[in-house]
Parts: sequence; C-alpha cells; structure tokens
Amino acid sequence: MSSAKEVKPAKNIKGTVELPADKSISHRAALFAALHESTSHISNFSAAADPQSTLACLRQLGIEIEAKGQDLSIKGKGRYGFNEPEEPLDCGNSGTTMRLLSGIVGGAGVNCTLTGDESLSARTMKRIIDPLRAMGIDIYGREDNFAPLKISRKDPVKALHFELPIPSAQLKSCVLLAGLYGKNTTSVIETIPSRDHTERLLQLPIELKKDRKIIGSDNSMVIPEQSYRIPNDFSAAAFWLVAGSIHKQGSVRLTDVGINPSRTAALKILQKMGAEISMVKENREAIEPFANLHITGSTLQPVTITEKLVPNLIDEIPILAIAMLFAEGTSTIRGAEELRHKETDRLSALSDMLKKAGASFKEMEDGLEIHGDPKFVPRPASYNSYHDHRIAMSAAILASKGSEPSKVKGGECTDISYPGFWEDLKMLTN
Ligand SMILES: O=C(O)C1=C[C@@H](OP(=O)(O)O)[C@@H](O)[C@H](O)C1
Ligand SMILES: C=C(OP(=O)(O)O)C(=O)O
Repeated sequence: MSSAKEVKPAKNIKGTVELPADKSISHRAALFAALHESTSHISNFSAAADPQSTLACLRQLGIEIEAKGQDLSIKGKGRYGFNEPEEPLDCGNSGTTMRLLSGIVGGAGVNCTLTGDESLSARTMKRIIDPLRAMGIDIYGREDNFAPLKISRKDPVKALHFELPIPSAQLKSCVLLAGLYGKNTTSVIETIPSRDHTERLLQLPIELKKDRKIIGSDNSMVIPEQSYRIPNDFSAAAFWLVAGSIHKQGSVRLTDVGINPSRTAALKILQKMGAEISMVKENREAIEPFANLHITGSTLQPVTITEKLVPNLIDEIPILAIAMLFAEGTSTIRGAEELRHKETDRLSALSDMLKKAGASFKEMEDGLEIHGDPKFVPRPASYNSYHDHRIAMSAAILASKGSEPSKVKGGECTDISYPGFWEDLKMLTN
C-alpha cells in the first residue's frame, strides 16, 4: 500500500551512514556468476528490490542461490545451463534486469517471457529489440516496443558490429551478453562513455581509439568467477553528498563507496560547485574501486552539465538539481532527454517538485535551468514521488531544508534502490 512519508525541517545533518551495496554491480555479479561454470561467493549483495528481482529471475531459470544475509553463493551452470522457466520472468521495476537478462536468455536460446510492473512496462525496449533481432534472436514486445517481451531463438547467434545509438550501459551490456553466444566476435562501439561494470567484471577485450572504445564478446571468452565484495552504492551516496553540502553545519561520513570513474561524475560536479568532499582510504586495486567519503557544508557555486557528461551521472541528476537550487546563481542541465525514459519522466517530475517548492527554474526538452539561492527555503508541500525512488529521495532532501514539515507521497518506493533510506534520514537529522 502507498503511504506518505513526513519530512521535518533539519537543523543539521550529521553522522555516518552505512549505504546499500551498489545496485548496478549487484545485478551484474549475480547474472555473471550464473554464467560462470562453478560457484561464486559474492559478499555485500544489495538487499534493494531491483537486484532482488534479478535473483528471483535467476532462480526461476534454475540457478541455485544460497543467501546468508547479504552474502551469496551462486552455483553457476555456464552459458547454456538455464532451465526453461514455467512462469514469466518478473523483472519488477528494474530496467537493468530486463535489458541485461534479455541479452542472456536471447543468446542462450531460452524460450521465455519477461514482464515488469506498470512503470517498467511503459519503458521503451525498442533499443534492445532491434539489435537482438539483428543477432538472430526472436524477440517480440507489445507494440514492438514494450514488455512483456517474448524471447526464443532457432538460428545461431550472428555477430553484430554495433555503434551505440544512445550512450546506455544497459544497451551496451545487453548486446555484449548476447554476443557471448556467437562464434564470431560482436563489437560494441561507444563514443560517449557510460558505466563500465560489464566490461570490467567480465574482463572483456577493449580497443581504445582516439574518440571511441570498442568492446568485444564471443563464445570463446571464459566467464570469470564473480567472488568479491560489492562496494556501496555511489548513486545512494549522492543523496548525502548533496544533503551534507546544502546544510551549513553538515558533516556526513560514508564508508566503502564505489568510486569507479565511469560512475562518479557527480562527485566532480559537486567539487566544481565548491562542495567540501574528501576521500580517504582509497582502494583503487579492487576490481571495482572504493573509498570512504566525508562531506561538510559549504556555499555552492552554479554549474553547467552538458550531454557528454550525462551518462556518467544520469541517476544523480535529480539530486544534483536540488544542489543547484542552493547555489549562488543559475545552473543548467542539457542533453539529458534520456531522463524522460526512466521509472518516470524525471524531468517532468523534477519540474513538478520545484514548482511545489516555490523555486525559480525553467524546464526544457532536454534539461533544466535552475536559478539558485543559498538562502532559498522551500515551501511546505506534498511532493509526488511518481513511484520513482530517485524522485522520492530528492524530494526528501529538498524538504529537509524547509521551515515546516513536508510530505513525500509513495515514499516507500525508495526500497527499489535504498532500503533504510528513511531511517538514515532520521538518524542524520536527529
Ligand atoms: O547499466 C546499469 O546498471 C544502469 C544504467 C543506466 O541506465 P541506461 O543504460 O538506460 O542509461 C542507469 O540509469 C541505471 O540506473 C543502471
Ligand atoms: C534508472 C534506474 O534503474 P533501472 O533502469 O535499472 O530501472 C535507476 O536506478 O535510477
């Protein structure tokens, strides 16, 4: 049942947070462990709803997963070890589950149907349908675009030479995963970088040219064991990086946060805005690097975010928009039309939020122009989450700067990526 969460004005924001494990890496760790030929031991797997959807789908495909709290043992059965599921595979709210799993079951030739909740069923799948079909996979969606997706394969997988039409890590991963089933090498060409967890964790061959990266996959490549500790989620950390910056006396410590450079453009943007963020105990040797972060309150300067940077901070844009509200002047976000294709239309949801707060801003087709003021006090409001976790958490941080309590409708959707968010907010603001 949907409920509203109350957010009281915060006098301060102070404390140490134990963040959830990285969602993107959790999905991949589980999927790639299933493809490996024997057992992988993954620690700190995310308890959030999205990666749990991936685990549920893998179990339906006959993969044995033993969980002790957040530590998992996954008995991989190799590329062709999946059973045909009796029921449709329910990807829940998770775009990553649907798009990556389609590449795997399509490549493996598992006859199955992938479904999702109302939000996921309204998100475009055409971007994966076209290349998977070109690879010889039979994939059919509602209106040739949306879930449910029916997938099967009669013919061998054909290699594809694929220049990404949009800078999407989900699309890149989907094609490369299907490519693992082809005799000849599939190559994906990326001109605007997106998160690189798939290429790292599968140790795929990469060719770097001046203005592009070419990643290869074929059936001769050995799938590595996936035994490692998953770092905590930088995208979850971003909410506290901003909260700690916009509260004058803010002081927040975050431990073991993933600092993969293809994920942390928001950190650079915040530092450019003048945020006081220090990094300690960096571990850059791990397959996915991590560090502790400490953030303290500061006066922020306006900033411009352009198209090339968007994929490296795509999930952080809603909370960066909140940071911009408290900067000394006008900030701009451009080239972010992709936000309209997430769990909800995030640009329109942000407009609604900013309007309710009484902010000065302009919505554009591909972004926002935000007139910030360090003295801005948002009006008390009943914010709509649109059942989108990142919108709900952004509204909560905004409301913490109010002078009276506000509400976030449907606030429990934060469980999609960050179970414990409301408890952490309470702990930090008490
Ligand atoms: O590959 C991933 O794990 C993700 C990629 C991004 O989506 P797109 O690839 O659609 O941009 C991001 O928004 C999503 O939260 C997770
Ligand atoms: C867009 C997101 O996830 P997904 O695409 O996996 O649903 C997100 O976590 O913000």
